[in-house]
Amino acid sequence: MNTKYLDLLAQKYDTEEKVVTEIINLKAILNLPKGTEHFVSDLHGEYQAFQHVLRNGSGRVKEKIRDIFSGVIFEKEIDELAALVYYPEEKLQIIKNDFHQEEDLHEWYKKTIKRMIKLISYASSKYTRSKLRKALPSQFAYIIEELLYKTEESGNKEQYYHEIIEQIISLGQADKLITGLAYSTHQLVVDHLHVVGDIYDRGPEPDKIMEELINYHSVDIQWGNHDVLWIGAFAGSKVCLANILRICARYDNLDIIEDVYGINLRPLMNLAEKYYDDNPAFRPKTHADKKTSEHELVQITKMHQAIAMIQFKLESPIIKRRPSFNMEERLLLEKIDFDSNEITLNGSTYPLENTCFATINPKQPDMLLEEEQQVIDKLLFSVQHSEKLARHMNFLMRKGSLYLRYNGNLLIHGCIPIDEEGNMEKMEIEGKSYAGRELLDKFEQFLRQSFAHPEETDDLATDMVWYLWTGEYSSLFGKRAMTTFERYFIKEKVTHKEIKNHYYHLRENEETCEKILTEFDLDPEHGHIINGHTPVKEIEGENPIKAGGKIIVIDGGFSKAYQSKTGIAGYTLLYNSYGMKLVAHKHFNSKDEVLHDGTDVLSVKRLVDKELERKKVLETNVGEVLCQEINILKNLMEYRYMK
Ligand SMILES: O=P(O)(O)OC[C@H]1O[C@](O)(COP(=O)(O)O)[C@@H](O)[C@@H]1O
Ligand SMILES: [Mn+2]
Repeated sequence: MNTKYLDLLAQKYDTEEKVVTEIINLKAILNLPKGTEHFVSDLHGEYQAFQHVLRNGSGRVKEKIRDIFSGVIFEKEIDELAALVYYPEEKLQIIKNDFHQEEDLHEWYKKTIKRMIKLISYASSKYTRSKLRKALPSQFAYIIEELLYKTEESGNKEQYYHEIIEQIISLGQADKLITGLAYSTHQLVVDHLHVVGDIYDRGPEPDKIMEELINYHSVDIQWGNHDVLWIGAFAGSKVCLANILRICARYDNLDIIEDVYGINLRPLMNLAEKYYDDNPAFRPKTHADKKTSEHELVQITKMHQAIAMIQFKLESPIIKRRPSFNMEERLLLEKIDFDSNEITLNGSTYPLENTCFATINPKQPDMLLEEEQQVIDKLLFSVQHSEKLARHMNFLMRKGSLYLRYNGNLLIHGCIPIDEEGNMEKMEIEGKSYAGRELLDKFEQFLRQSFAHPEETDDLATDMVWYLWTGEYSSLFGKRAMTTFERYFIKEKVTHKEIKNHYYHLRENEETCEKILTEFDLDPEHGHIINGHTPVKEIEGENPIKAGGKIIVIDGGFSKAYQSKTGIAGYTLLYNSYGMKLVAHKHFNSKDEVLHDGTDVLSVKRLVDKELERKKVLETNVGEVLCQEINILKNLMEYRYMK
């Protein structure tokens, strides 16, 4: 090993004792049970429901409370303690309003602090003291540690412990301590979070999800097709930008663009007012809890059409300059007969309805009007100069990837494109053929390149981000074509069908899953594929656990817009040292309900995989890194101190 490197390391470990202590410490950690991983996917802007799942740790918080207090305190108190741990600030307010006597509140504080300390102690039992310390609220870390490590046996210090709690309460620090303890508990019940794609679109608050993730203690993201659409817009793809605006208009979410990310929509609105009218096909989907006036709805309907038409026009030159995308059949504007208002697709002619072609020149249907060009250019400028969006997109890039190999499992949002025999589909890019893992690596390379060059708007890397949104061999989409145009303008449902890649039915077979795991250099016998993207229709009896447990699809539909199809409000997956558990969440009504009734949205748990022996840190990705560190430290030991 390079001695310069070891000399540098010796500055940190400048005594033999320091090296020895660290080696012992790391070796010991390897033997602790592995931390709990929490998997979520397809959040689609549903911040409230997501926040709840994070705070209750998909049921882990209540489970721990039950383990300690079942049969010791009333069921109602268990619910109340759980609600306090989930939402400490709000629950404290409610509780304090209920007390009229100072002494009663004092007693409640005493009782509650003791219970929460017990909970922390139990939840941290599989971690080192140092890890626990990092999870504690820093201003109270010392005091909490004193309370945590007290030994009851002698009783000598009873008065001392009692006094600590008394002082916290009388010095007015109880609320802060309780709140801090609650947040520490969240951190201890879940060690690491995986977001298997689709944070953005359809729901109203993706920005708040991003903020929550930015502040989360340990997280990685596997990009979804909707996430790369936002990345693409920020990276300079005008067609991606048109798509995100179209989807925001469609779901009555333009305030995300305007109020949250500060992007000026006036140019689009002016264009929309000039060329478009009300149109039933473009009326936004309304939210039950949002009151948009009729006047605004009409305004959004017009903008929806204006941006959709810009999108369709922008697709055409990309399809033409990228034959390897194999998307010529999507040159739809050229297939329209503007006199008869019909379109011919695969030999069949269909009438068009609800059309809005005022800006189209039939001789050159994909040509943007000067005004349209200006609008999209201004929007792009505005998007690329939004400080908040820049922060969110940078975070997505830093924590995200197209796929992740983690603790033996393969995490992907969409699919691995395969043919009918289960072989990896090939795609030719710049004269070279790519398939499987290599293809995904190539896609990711393009995405990163595009992000690094926001000034490039028409290069292959930028076009490729759009391909990831909608291309046949995109691992995020994986359907033959996205039939957006047909869904707006053609009544015949046959034209709306989006033909799925073979992956989506072949993944039911163990053999296919094993082949894919092998392609990603993972153990096919023990590994799993963790998948999002396609809503699991529990209503129709679909099982999210497929291929004998080799693959788990966790898109149960956080998205309110999709819950009538799925019948539930999302799946999440937990993987701790004992194995995997799938949690189905019932419809999440509101935080208020949880705060007042203590009700929870959780339901069934299905055991996916039971480890015969408890899995240790040694067998994880983190363990691998620790082993490397131990080896380096051993080298240092020999080089420096064992001469
Ligand atoms: O429900 P909407 O808004 O019409 O969206 C439908 C479109 O969304 C997609 O399903 C992609 O989004 P998902 O990743 O959420 O599936 C397209 O395949 C489809 O055309
Ligand atoms: Mn998706």
